[in-house]
Amino acid sequence: MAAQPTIPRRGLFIGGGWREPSLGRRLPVINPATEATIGDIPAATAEDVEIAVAAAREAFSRDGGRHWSRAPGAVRAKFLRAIAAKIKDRQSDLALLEALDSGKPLDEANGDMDDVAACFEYYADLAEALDGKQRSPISLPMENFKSHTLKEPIGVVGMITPWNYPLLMATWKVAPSLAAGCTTVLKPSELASLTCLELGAICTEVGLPPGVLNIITGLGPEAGAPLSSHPDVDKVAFTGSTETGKRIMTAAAQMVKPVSLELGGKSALIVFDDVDIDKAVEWAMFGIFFNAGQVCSATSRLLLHEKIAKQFLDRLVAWTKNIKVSDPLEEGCRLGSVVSEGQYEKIKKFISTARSEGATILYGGARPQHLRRGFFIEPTIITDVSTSMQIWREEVFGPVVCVKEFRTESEAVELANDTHYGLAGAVISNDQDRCERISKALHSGIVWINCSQPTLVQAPWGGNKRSGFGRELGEWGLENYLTVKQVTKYCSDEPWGWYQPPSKL
Ligand SMILES: NC(=O)C1=CN([C@@H]2O[C@H](COP(=O)(O)OP(=O)(O)OC[C@H]3O[C@@H](n4cnc5c(N)ncnc54)[C@H](O)[C@@H]3O)[C@@H](O)[C@H]2O)C=CC1
Ligand SMILES: N=C(N)NCCCC(=O)O
Ligand code: NA
Repeated sequence: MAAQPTIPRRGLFIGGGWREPSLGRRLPVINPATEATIGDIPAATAEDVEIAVAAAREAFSRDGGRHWSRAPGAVRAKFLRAIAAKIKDRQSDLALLEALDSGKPLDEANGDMDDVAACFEYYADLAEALDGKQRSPISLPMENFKSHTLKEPIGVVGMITPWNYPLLMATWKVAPSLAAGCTTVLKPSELASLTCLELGAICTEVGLPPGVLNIITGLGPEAGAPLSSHPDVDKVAFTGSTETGKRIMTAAAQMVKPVSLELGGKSALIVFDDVDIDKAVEWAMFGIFFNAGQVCSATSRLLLHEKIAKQFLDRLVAWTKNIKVSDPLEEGCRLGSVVSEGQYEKIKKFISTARSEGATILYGGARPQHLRRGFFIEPTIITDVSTSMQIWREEVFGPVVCVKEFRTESEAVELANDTHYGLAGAVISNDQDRCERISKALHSGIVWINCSQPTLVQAPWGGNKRSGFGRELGEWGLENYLTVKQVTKYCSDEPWGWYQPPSKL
C-alpha cells in the first residue's frame, strides 16, 4: 500500500492567493474507503462568491485585457502547457489525493491525471490555433460591404463540477475556458475537492495572472447557487445531476445567462449474437464497473440478444467474480468504494427496490464480505427487469447493471431509446452495417461501436434530452467559452443615399 500523504490545508483560492472563508467554516474531507476524516476544506458562502467573481471580473478587464482576455492565444497557451507540466510533475501525489478523496482505484486516478495533463496540452494547441481563426472573412454577395468575425472570450465563467472525476471534470471546463481567454470561478463538489484546490497551488507556481482562475470549495446551495445566479457571471458550465442542472438553468435564466449542462444518463449497451463473448463481456464490465459505475455515460442497461443471453450472463458472472474489490490503494484494485455514505445508501436502496419490484439480483447486491468498513458495494448484475421498473428508468450512479433480452435489431433500438436521458449508447456486433445503422438510430450525443466509455479529448462530449446540452472537449469545448462577433464595414465611397439630403442653402 502506498504511504498516506499529509492532506494539504488550503484556503479558498481567490485573486491568486489563499483566503479563509468569510464565515470561517470548514467541511470535513472523508476517505470513503475507510470512513476516516482525513482533512478539511473551506466552506465558501455567498460573501466569498462575491469576492471571487469580483477577482475574476477584474482579471478579465485588467489593462484592457492586454495580458489575458485579449492577449494572443499563444500567450495563454504557455500557461496551459506549464500547468500540464506541473500536473505531470505531481502526478503521483495528485492521483493519491484523488484516490483517497473519492475511493477510486489508484490506477484509475493515475489515468485521470494523464487525461488532465493531456487536456491542458490539447487546449494549449487550440489556444494557439485560435489566433489564426480571427478576422475570418464572410463571403458576401455585394462589394460595398465587407464582413469578418472575431471570436472573443465570453467573459467570467462560473463552473460547478462533480465528484466522480474531480480534477478531470474541472479540467474539461477550465482548460478550454482559459484557452478562450475567459476568467473563471470554479466550485468543485464538496465530496471531493482536494485535487481542485491543488490546481490553485499549481496556478501560483506557473505564475498565472491573479484572478484568472479562482477556486472556491463549499456546499452546493451555499456556494454553487450564488455563483449560478450571480449577475456578473457571464456563463455557467455545469456537470452533475439532472435535478441540480434544472436549478442552475432556472437561476441563470433570470439573467439570460447561457449555460452548458452535462447531466445524468441511463445509457444502453446492445450486444448481438455474432460477437466474441469474452471480449464483449469485458466491455460490458468496463461500461458499468469502471469508477464503480459513477460515470454519467456508464452503460448501465445491458441489452443481450436472446440467442447468447444465457451464455453471456454465465461468462459475465464468472468475470465479475474475478474483479479485485479492495482498498483503492491496494495493488491491482479494480473496484474501490463509492464516493460517500449518501451515495452508498442511495445505491443500496436502488437494489432493494429492484428486488421488491420483482427483479432478480443475479450477482452482488451487497457489501463485499471481506470489507467491513468503507462504502463498498459488490459489482451487481440485475436480471428479470421490466421497463416500468425504477432500475430500468433511473440513474443509479453505482456498480449496478440491469439486463434485458431482445430478439430483433429494431427491438434493441427501441429499448435503448426508452429513456428520458440521451448521453451515450453502445453496440457490439461484427456486422459493420448494423453498427452504422444503430449509430444513427440511437438518440444520444455519443455512440460507441464495439467498446464502451473510451473518452477522447479531441471528440465532442455531451448529451441530448435530459442529459443536457452543449458539447465539451474537442473544438466544441472551446466554442463553449467563445462568443462570435460580426464586424461589418461599409467600403464604398458613395453616400448611402436613402434620405433626401437637405438643401445646401
Ligand atoms: N453527470 C455526472 O457526471 C454526475 C451525475 N451525478 C448524479 O447526481 C446524483 C447526486 O449526486 P450529487 O453529488 O448530489 O450531485 P449534484 O448535481 O448535486 O452535485 C454536482 C455539483 O453541483 C453542486 N450543487 C448542488 N446543489 C446546487 C445548487 N442548488 N446550485 C448550484 N450548485 C449546486 C454540488 O455542490 C456539486 O459541486 C448522483 O447519484 C448521480 O446520479 C452526480 C455527479 C456527477
Ligand atoms: N475519463 C473517462 N473515461 N470518462 C469520463 C466520464 C466523465 C463523466 O462522467 O462525465
Ligand atoms: Na471525499
